[in-house]
Amino acid sequence: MAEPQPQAEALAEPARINGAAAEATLSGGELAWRPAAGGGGGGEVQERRLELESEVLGCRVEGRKLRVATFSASGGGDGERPSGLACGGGGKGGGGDGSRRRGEVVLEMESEDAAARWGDAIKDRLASLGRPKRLFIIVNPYGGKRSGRSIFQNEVLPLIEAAGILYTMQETKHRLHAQEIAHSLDLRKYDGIVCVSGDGVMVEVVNGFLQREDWETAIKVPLGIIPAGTGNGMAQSLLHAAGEPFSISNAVFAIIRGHKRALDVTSVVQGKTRFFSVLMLTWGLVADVDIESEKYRWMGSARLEFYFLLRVMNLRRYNGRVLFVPAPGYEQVGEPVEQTTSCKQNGVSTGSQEDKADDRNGETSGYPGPSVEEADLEWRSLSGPFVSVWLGNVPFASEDAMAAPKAEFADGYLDCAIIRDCPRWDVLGLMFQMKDGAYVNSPYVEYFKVKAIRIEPGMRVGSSNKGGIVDSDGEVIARGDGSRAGGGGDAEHLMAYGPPIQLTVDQGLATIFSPKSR
Ligand SMILES: Nc1ncnc2c1ncn2[C@@H]1O[C@H](COP(=O)(O)OP(=O)(O)OP(=O)(O)O)[C@@H](O)[C@H]1O
Repeated sequence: MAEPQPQAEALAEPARINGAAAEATLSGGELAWRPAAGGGGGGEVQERRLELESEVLGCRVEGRKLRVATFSASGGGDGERPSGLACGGGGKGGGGDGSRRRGEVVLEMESEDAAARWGDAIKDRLASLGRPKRLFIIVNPYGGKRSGRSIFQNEVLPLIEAAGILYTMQETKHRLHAQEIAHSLDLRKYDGIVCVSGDGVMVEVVNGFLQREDWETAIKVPLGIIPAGTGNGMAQSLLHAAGEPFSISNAVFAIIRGHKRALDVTSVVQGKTRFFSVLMLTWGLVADVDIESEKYRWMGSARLEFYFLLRVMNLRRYNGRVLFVPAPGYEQVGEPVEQTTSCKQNGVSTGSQEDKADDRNGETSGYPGPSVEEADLEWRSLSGPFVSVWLGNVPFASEDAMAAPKAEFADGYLDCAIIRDCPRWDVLGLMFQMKDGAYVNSPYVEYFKVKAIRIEPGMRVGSSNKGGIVDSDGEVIARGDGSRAGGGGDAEHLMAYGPPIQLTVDQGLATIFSPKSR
């Protein structure tokens, strides 16, 4: 990210703050003021400094008044911070618990000209930081607790407006609407696409981008996520990685600051059906709990714990197999696989030419998915029965479940946490170690990284016709209950339960706004 231009002239002029005489300076990336020599005037003024990059939203000029909108650590009065407090470069801004709040500092300059000059200088410095100027904001009024609209109005808009960002907002009207928007939007008009939603809508945007003819440019448009869903795994992963507390305003401020990171995209393929995922895929216990507990929604968030307990009492194991290409360092996991069982021969393509024409909506343009040279890959396998197969692209699957603690945003690998044989009460114990990811240290969890993985989901142990659920980024993609599949039309699910489903990772294909690490 661009730093404030070194040649930017430093300013130092008299100003009044709270009616008291002060000396204000704008130097490099910092606005500061201290009591003027000799004092004078009504109130008192304390020495203060504000780092523009990490504490200032924007500013506006009203006559002789320069109004600086701040978003900084609590404890500093009206958004200002006493100069004695720590000022980490791009960090949290010095608050004990790291939480920030909005404030305003009003500097009354000696003339309107001076105020205008200072206003321009601050705006120039903020502009040089690479912050977005125009955003397209997609709001899902339906996700989570149906609060997307009020989150946008009350928590997003005030910050975006104070930062002087121009925006276009559109609410989603139905499922896959966000995908349609991302597919047809004139992306040249925007510096980023922000989703006020759960993870599902953001995944739709990624799929919409990758269905475009200009997918190569589209997928580089920065995505932003403001948590307003049930599953907010991406927002939590980004904030946690930067040492920031989970909050809507911290997520908004990360977008305003404009810092970005690359994000792996996983191509999920079955035969000629393909879609793209950025969060996770689960099969077995976790998917069963997530999806089947829907019928206990009236219980609120307790439904997950309740249904988990129910499932543990009556633990299901699924037959099947997973085949994978291990990441370096994990070559010893599982058993080697004969080349004759390569993916191609089992009917799954990894993106070879004849399959490149098809995707979720039967589009003929768009990203064909990664090409993988089968001959170069050393596949290994693990055989069932499985209690749970959990694949994560980022650490958090939801706000309070760290499914893949070692996952990195753009390492080019998926993290796998697999439970096979595990006594039922140990499964229960694992649940209590989910919040901080400690469950992966259990001897019952096989944790490793892969470049590609193929799941061959089988029937429940003891049943000849009951399969499980395969869930990707919160959507059921296959269900082993005989319901129909077919990749579009009126089919109930995108894919069939049983035939292999293959995931291949594209390293750092997408770009996402991300809080700056401390
Ligand atoms: N207006 C709408 N009516 C119905 N569904 C919608 C609407 N807008 C979006 N959706 C769908 O809502 C689903 C969930 O959206 P989102 O990602 O915001 O939340 P979530 O946390 O993943 O899920 P949820 O909160 O619904 O459990 C997506 O599949 C999306 O297509």
